[in-house]
Amino acid sequence: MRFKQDFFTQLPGFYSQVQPLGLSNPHWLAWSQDGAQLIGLQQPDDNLLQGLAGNAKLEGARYYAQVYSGHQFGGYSPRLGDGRSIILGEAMGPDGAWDVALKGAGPTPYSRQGDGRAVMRSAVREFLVSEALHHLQVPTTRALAVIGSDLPVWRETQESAAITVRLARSHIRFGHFEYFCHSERGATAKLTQLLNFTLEQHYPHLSCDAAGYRAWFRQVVRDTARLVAHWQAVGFAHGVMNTDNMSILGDSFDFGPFAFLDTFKEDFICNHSDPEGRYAFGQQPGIGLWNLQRLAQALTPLIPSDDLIAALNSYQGELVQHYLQLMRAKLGLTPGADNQTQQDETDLQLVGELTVLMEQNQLDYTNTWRRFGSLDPGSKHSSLRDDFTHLAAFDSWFGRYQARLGQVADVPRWQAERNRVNPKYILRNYLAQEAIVAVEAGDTGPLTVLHQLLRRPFDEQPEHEAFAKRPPEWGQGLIMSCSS
Ligand SMILES: Nc1ncnc2c1ncn2[C@@H]1O[C@H](COP(=O)(O)OP(=O)(O)OP(=O)(O)O)[C@@H](O)[C@H]1O
Ligand SMILES: [Mg+2]
Repeated sequence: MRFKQDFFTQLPGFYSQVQPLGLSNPHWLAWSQDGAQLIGLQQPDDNLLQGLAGNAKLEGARYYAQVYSGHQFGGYSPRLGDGRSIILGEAMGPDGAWDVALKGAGPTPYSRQGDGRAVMRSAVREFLVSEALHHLQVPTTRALAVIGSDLPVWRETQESAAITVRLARSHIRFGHFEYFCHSERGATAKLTQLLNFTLEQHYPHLSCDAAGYRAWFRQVVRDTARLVAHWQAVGFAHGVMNTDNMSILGDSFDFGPFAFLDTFKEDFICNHSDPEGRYAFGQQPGIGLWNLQRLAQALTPLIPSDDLIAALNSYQGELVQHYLQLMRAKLGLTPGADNQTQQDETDLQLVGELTVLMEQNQLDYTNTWRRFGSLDPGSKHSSLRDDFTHLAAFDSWFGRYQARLGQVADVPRWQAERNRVNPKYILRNYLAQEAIVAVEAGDTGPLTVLHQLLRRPFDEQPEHEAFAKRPPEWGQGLIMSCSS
């Protein structure tokens, strides 16, 4: 790995240097060749294993934990920081640099009561979902590997410690800005320094002045809106949308109790610690805006309020337009040339009615969409229709859909296009769970198979047909806790 150390050298005072404690008997549980390519690595080897486990120093690496704060479940926590994640620096790859972080590498000055560790099951879930979201074309942090160990850690019971090696275009979160606005008194100079660093590193087309700041915040709003639209389209519930888990670049970030929807349910809650459903699936668009408002507040020393408000006002439109674009592709609709507003409304209504029907008929979100890939759009009969129990309601919807769709000239091609946007395979919680149980029993085979499967979510993989099934009874509505 070849590191540059821009954050470390340019932003002293924004982190603490730390010493990883290391892991006993480290071993590879998972390895992503896609992740390796991003930072110019070839194969896993023992030096790398010991380095990433924190047992040996990696050449060129620094070891530091960043400071940030954040709004957690609506309340402000004035000082969080990397309590269990140690950053080694930015590793240079063929298409840019990636922060390398060891999540679960031991305590830091920000660990508070925590042990600085991550348990194997949460490390495996983070690894799998990072790679799965990427291959679904959703912006996300990536993963290089999971390293298992003999080290015992205590949660509800004794478990073993592991590290996810995370790759991120940046680890800067909304919470970084909140920290230097609210928690460090009189830190406007630092806030400016942080913003200028962010611009220079990630928005080189923007200047570090009032116009650049304004354009930048507009882009953060846009990227966040598009990210949340994508989550809604693919049926992904993040579970802990605290502002310290919001990447400034609009990448999916920090995976704990997340879930992909099985049966569609608008108010689905995946987080055991969220009984009121603040972060329920259907709440995500509103929470995205709420989080941006907290970020805007932290930026008031640098950007005029009117500019911040104007940017925030663009959130809903950006989100709806992106969502509409993704959902039209799923349905096979193309936007017409005239009366856009009217057509947007009609199409949104078609999408909304279909998801209501899915909920009423208790249908699987992913599998229902996948049916469009074998649909003859000119016929009234289909395997899609066969899934529904409320047939009259479905027929009424389908008639309006057919009218809107019009004549499809090349049906096989239209179907193939649907299969390129409606995935067959997603990371269902029960699949992750099965892989984790196998790892606990000493077998990483199922984890490797699942990882490879999720690299091609849109392809038919007949040998893995079973992975596209709805969960068995034990795996329905699995709710994860935050304890990880
Ligand atoms: N086991 C732990 N030991 C020490 N600190 C922890 C532990 N678990 C969580 N924290 C800290 O609690 C805060 C909130 O945790 P959260 O679960 O959002 O983040 P995380 O999953 O640990 O890390 P990241 O956001 O980097 O993916 C963070 O400051 C985090 O570092
Ligand atoms: Mg976090």
